[in-house]
This record gives sequence, structure tokens and C-alpha cells, in this order.
Amino acid sequence: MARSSSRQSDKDARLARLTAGLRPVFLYIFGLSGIINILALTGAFYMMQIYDRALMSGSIPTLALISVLALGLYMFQGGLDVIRSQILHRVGARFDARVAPDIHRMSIDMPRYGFSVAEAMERGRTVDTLRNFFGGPALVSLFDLPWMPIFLAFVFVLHPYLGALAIGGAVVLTLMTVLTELLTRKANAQVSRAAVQRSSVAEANARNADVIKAMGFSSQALAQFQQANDAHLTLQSGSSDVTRTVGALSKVLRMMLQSAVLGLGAYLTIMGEMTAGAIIAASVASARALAPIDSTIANWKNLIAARNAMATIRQTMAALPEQARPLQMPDPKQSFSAEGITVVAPGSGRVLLSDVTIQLEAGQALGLIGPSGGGKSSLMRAMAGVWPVLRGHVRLDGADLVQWGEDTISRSFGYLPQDYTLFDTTIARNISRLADPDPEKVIAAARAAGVHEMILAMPDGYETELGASATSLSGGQRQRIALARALYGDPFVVLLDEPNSNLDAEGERAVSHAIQSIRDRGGIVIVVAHRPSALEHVDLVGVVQDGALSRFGPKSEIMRVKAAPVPPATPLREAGAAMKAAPAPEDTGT
Ligand SMILES: Nc1ncnc2c1ncn2[C@@H]1O[C@H](COP(=O)(O)OP(=O)(O)OP(=O)(O)O)[C@@H](O)[C@H]1O
Repeated sequence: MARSSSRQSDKDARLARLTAGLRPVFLYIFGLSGIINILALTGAFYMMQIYDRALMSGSIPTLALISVLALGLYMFQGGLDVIRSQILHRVGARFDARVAPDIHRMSIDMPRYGFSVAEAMERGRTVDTLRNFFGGPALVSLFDLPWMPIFLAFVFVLHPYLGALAIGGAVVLTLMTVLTELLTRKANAQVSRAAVQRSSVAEANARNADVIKAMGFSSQALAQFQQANDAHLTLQSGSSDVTRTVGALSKVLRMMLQSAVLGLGAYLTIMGEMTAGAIIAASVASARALAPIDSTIANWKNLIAARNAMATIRQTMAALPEQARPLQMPDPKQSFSAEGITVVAPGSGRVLLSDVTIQLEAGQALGLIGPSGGGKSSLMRAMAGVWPVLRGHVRLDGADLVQWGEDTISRSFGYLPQDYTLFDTTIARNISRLADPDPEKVIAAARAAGVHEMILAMPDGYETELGASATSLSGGQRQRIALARALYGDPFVVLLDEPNSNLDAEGERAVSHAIQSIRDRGGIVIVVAHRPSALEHVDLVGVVQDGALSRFGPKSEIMRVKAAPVPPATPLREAGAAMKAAPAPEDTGT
């Protein structure tokens, strides 16, 4: 109960942080907009004074005085306009700085929950959308809208008929804005989804560029992209057709209204009910009154995009996992276990592993073998805390992973996934997990991964920049650097998912040696292996098959298969399958 209420207050605090400080600034901008709008009557007053005073009197000094006054007011209005737009821009930048890290944290997490990379990136872009909105014309028009009555009242004072006409125009234009919203709401949501779909296809094509080129199926890849692009364009055209049509209609309506004000004003002047100057003033003021509605319709797309972005950001902030506030505990050094864990595929919810239990003590090494698709990598992801477990617990020294702070996890875990990638930075920073590299630890990890000499042979050594996809390195070199990253800082638990898949004999020896060293220093290793060399120094073996740990026990027992002896060269995935088929020598499972 206490935990759930603290989670709620965490969420409330995050949502409050989202808009913190915005209210006073917006109130200030609202006031500033009022002054700007009052000053915007300058043009109308100037017209009136020119026609009714300067022209009537024929006095040049009067004309000069009115003009200087108007010039001063215009400049004042311009100055305030600049201040307003600069404040709004800064509000956008501050909002970005405050929210972007949290949104990025969510984007990093999203693929773990089954979202595509494109969806994750899209979420990151919502902050850009809002920042641009803060600095753009759409928000300014929203601040001008409430001040529209000033102009309508001014026209009303000049003559009630003209006022009524301008108000009628404002009502029609407002209805058109509402109509735009009703007609485009559904379409805009579909456009966003189609944009994500298009980015997904583009991202997958870029990721598979080598394969597409080598096997010559770029036309098919292009066709796939084109299909997604066409779907996006069709939906976008539909939505923007509505916005543009209503936008054009509103513009014409505004011009018609302006002429109607002139016509009605002329009639009223002929009838002796108002002056000629008032006609022009009414025309200018009514145009100014309707401008914010016009601008709102013109910027409708941006307004909707900003509204959707804000909704997404709110939803993201609410869904962010609770920040763990772990107790300070000494770093783990005794045991690592999985207790009856059930793992489901992120996104689809398909059960990939059920009821797996593994108990390891300091100094032990476990080799996981089994047929392809059996669930070894899924088990590794769950034990590394990458995928959440549906049931059961993964524990370090008896405490669930969630009870450990990120700092401790960072010091205690080394993980080499099957599909590893490196960061676009130096080799040293890649090994030190993006932290300021500790030279001793970096070199120790590189030596343990058998990659130290290779790095020294490079012109910039450990300072070599790897670039976006580290293409300057061979597959084996990349894997060894990823292995060094997993070994950096002598973590207590090291999880290696097929660490020798790209390695030569020397690399395999390095992995084998690293496993022994981890055991010697009292660490725990779990290694997924399809090649026997990685199992040289493990003392336990588990067979993962059909989403379950079908066998688990000392290597000597598990590997002693009576019915199907495994020749050393036999890939272990087949050995695992053979062992599953063979009768068990004795029950070693947990
Ligand atoms: N992200 C995912 N979403 C849905 N299903 C997945 C996902 N990753 C893996 N699977 C499924 O989980 C099952 C186990 O896959 P896993 O990669 O764990 O097997 P593995 O034993 O490591 O195989 P290999 O030896 O070929 O690497 C497979 O049926 C696979 O299709």
C-alpha cells in the first residue's frame, strides 16, 4: 500500500515537473500579449486621425505629430513582440532541457518492451515538436486570441452595425476552426501511425544495407518503403487538404468581411452616421480582430502536433518505471540465482521460458547449451534484467535485482549479448561503458578479452574513434571489444551469450581464459555456447530446450550421455538436443 502510494506520488511529481514554472510565465506572456494587442490599435487610430484630423485641417504639423506618435507606438509594439517571442523560445528550450532526458530514458527502454526502434525514436522527437511549437507562430496566435474582443469592442464603438458584422465574422471563423478539428482529428492520428511505420521500414532497410546490396534486392526494399511512404502521403494529403481548404476559405472570408466592413462603413458615412476616417479604422481593426483565428486555422497542423506531443509526453512521464530508491547494500559477492522465472516476449506476450530455476555460488561457471530457438538468449536477457520476468525472481546475494541500485548493477554485471553493438566513441570509452575510462581497468579488461595488443597496433590505440557502426573493425575485433566491455571492472556476474561466435582459435582461448579468471577471483559466469571450447572451464551445464531448463547439473554428469555420445566437434546445440532425447543418468536438475 505504502509502495503503491509512493509510486503514485512519484508519478504525480513527474507530471508536475512537466509543467512546473510554466503558469507564471504564461500569465506574464498573456499580460504582455494584452499590451501588444492594445498597441496594435495604433494603425486604426492613425487612420482615423489622418482622415478626420490632418486631412480635414490641412495641417502639416498635426500630420507630423500624429505620425511621430504612431511611429513611437509601432516601435514599442515591435519591441514587446520581440521580447514575447524570445521568452517563448526560451520557455521551449527550458522545457526541452527538463523533459528530454526522461523521454530519452523511456526511448532507451521501449525496445525492451517490444516497441520498434522507430517508435522509440518517434517518442524522442515529441520534445522537438513541442520546443518548436513554443518558439513558433501557433502559440503566439493562441495568446492573441483572448484579446480579440478589444478590437471587436473598438469596431462596436465606431458603430454597432459594424461591430455586429465583425462579431458575426468571428463566430463563422471560429466555427470553421472547430470544423477543422472535427474533420482532421482521426486523420491526424492515422498520419502519425503511418509516419512511424514508414520510419520503421526506412530504419530496417538502412540496418540491412549490406544484405540488400549483396543479394541485390534493393528494388524490393525500395518497393516496401514506397508502399509505407505512399500510405503516409495519402493520409497526410487527406488531412492537409481539409486544413488547406478551410484555411483558404477563412482567408477569403476575412477579405470579404473586410470589404463588407468598408461597404457598410461607406453606407453609414453616406447616411451621416460616422466619419470617413472611422471607415478605414473599422476595416483595419476588424481585420486585426480576425487575424488570430486566421492564424490558428493556418497553424492547425502544428497545434495538433503539439497537442499530441504533449499527450505522448504526459503518458510517457506517467509510465516511466518508478525510480528505485535502493538501500545501500555492500556489493554482491556470494550468489546469483533465477527462481522459478517465467519470461514472456515483450510486445507479443508469448511465453518463451517457464519456471526456470538456477542457483549459482561465487566461483561457479554455468554453460547453457541446447537447440536453436530453445530459449537460451531469452534466459540470458531475463537474468541480465533486460527483459522483465512475469513470475519468479532473479536474485543477487538473495536480493531481487530491482532492490539493487543502478550503480551496484553497473559494477556487478558484465553482459555480452548475442547481437552486440558498439558506441560511436573511442575504444576506451566503449570498454569503460561510456564512463571516464580508468586506464588500468580498461587495459585489464582488454587483456582479459585478448584484445590489448590488437588495440595498441591501431594508430590511435585506445583513443581510436569507432564511428557509427565500427566498420573499421573486423567482426572478431568488435566481439572482443564487446567482451572487454563485459569484463570491465571485474563484475561479480558475467553473462556471455555466444562470446566466441566470431572468434578465431586465439580469441576462443581468451574467452576460455577469461572464464577461468572470473571463477578464480570469486565471480560467476554464465555462458551460452554452441562451440565446446567455451565450456572448457565451466563446472555446471544446463540444457535449455522448448522454453525450459530440461537438464542442469555438474558438467561431468550432464555431458556424460549414455545413449548419444557427443564427439568434441559436434556443435553443442545438437548435443543438447541429443541429451534431451537420451535418458538422464541421474537427476541433477534443481
Ligand atoms: N523479441 C522477441 N519477441 C518474440 N519472440 C522472441 C523474441 N526473441 C526470441 N523470441 C522467440 O523465443 C524463442 C527462443 O529464442 P532464443 O533467442 O532465446 O533462443 P536461443 O536458444 O538463444 O536460440 P539460438 O541458439 O538460435 O540463439 C524463439 O522461438 C524465438 O522466436
